[in-house]
Amino acid sequence: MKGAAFLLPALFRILVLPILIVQPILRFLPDLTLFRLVAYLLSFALVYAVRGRLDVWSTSRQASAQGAADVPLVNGRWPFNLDIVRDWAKSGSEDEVARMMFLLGRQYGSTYNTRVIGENQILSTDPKVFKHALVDDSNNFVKGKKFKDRAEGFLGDGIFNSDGERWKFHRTLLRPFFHPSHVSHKLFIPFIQRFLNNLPSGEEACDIQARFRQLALETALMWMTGTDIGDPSSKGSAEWEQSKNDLGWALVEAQRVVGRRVKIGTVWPLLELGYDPLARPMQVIRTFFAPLITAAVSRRDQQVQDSLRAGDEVHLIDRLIEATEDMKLVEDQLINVLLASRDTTSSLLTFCTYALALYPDVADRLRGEVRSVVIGDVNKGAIRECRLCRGFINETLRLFPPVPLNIRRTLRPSLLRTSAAGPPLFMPANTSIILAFILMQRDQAVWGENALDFDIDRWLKGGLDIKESEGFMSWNAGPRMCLGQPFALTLVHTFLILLFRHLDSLGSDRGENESSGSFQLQLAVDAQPAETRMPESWKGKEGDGRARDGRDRVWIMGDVILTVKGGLWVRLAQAAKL
Ligand code: HEM
Repeated sequence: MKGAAFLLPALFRILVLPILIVQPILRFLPDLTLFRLVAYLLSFALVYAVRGRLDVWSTSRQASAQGAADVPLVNGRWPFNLDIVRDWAKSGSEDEVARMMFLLGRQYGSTYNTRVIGENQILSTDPKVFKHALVDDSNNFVKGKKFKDRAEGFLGDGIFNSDGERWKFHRTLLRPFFHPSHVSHKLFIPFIQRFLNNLPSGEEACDIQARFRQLALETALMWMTGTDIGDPSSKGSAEWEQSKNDLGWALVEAQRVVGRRVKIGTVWPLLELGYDPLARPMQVIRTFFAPLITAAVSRRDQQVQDSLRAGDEVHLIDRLIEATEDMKLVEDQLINVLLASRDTTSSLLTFCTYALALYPDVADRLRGEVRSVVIGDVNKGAIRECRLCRGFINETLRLFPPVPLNIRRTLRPSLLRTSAAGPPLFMPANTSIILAFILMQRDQAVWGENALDFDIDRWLKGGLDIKESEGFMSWNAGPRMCLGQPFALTLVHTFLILLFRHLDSLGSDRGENESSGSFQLQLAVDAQPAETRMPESWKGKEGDGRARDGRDRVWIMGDVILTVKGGLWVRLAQAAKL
């Protein structure tokens, strides 16, 4: 049975252990069914409470033996902190989660233990704790067997789903291919151009977030496999064409299933008895990749060697086929890299567009830079010279990190060094920690008083390549830092350059004159589905962590990836001149 390794011991602890404990006491009670039933039910609560107390006591003892302090324990309003579980489950919105963590943080400091239903759950917004977990003690802070168990049907044995030696093997296999020399802006230009040409202009609004998902899928697949899924002239079998159309859905669905298993916890297999919700999405994904893998195998050796000699582009799939005979491994790696790239890149493009629309003065500065620096064809040197654009991308990543939270689990106990004075905090073995990148990167203690302001100049003063120890971890940090950074940065830089050129060309096509301004990206909140508009009450300065204290204009959500609820609706329209 799926998930049995964790489910069966948990069922024993929950259902069988209380009976064993209550049995000797029952002997002294009258032989009434009702009595027995009540005693049995009470024994659940008793066993739970006693185990919880013992656990807290033994953790405290271990902490003081090592000269450390306990991680502050949240005292919820309901028994077993059930109100915290309820709030987590209810808060589908990033702003709600942020608000909840912000309020807890104000009460308990930057690292605290929500300990829900007897299980330690540590949350942190402290960059020193992040560095400890991701860099200094990274071998001890792993993804863990529980996550692997829940994600295996989707991610198999890929880089995202492995730890230790197996992860090292994957990382060594993939790393060379992610080198900047294998990522060229030339690959992206036709896709971005096609994307821009299809955008409406003038009064018509569009959901650009949905379009970015497709752009991110197309560019990732071209880089990985050399296939252009947006090209109507490249046709496969009817089955393959169907899988191509359903691929976006299948990725979202598979992620949703794994996300739900993570939220439900150990008992997830009980909710999937008799059916496998991953079967359909995985069938789509496998049907899509199968002919691409077969084609890569048949051109193995000869073509890759020829291409390398000729200096042509080689795709990730060819490298993988060259490196291993194990086709399941090739498929797993392709799925993992596609997952890693699609939603993150589309999230960054979405929030860059949002920031351009929200801050037209910043957009004007970037546009000026592109006009003066990128003369003629786009090239790597010019991209490097666009320092304002780089500061802008960094600032977008800081305030709107595509991966808002990261989770790790300890193998052994660890002493967390924190930013506060005093002893380290004791983190027990087999305990999860949520690293809230999004809150840390908006924290005034880390980024100063104007932490919530969108200020690209902080990057020009502070250095564009600010390191993770300084409070910027949108790419993760340490040995598991994102491999796809050169890919995503090249794509977004190229997009910004081509976008400004496109806006300029729209202006010249329509003959900009004195009474009308140039074409700009504008937020089209009026086009947004009504139920997904940001609540009016968030617009004021509330100081509770939501909507960046009233600075935002859209409803930001983040289950696994940061997105805009209901899509990001924009217009490419002329700004009225004052
Ligand atoms: C804005 C875009 C992106 C952001 C913000 C981002 C962020 C991240 C983060 C936070 C992680 C760590 C995840 C974890 O620990 O569970 C990660 C890992 C990874 N990313 Fe990205 N990513 C982006 C784009 C990409 C792209 C485009 C690719 C591939 C083309 C990619 C490939 C990977 C891979 C392979 C890993 C796993 C590294 C490992 O476990 O050793 N990423 N990324």
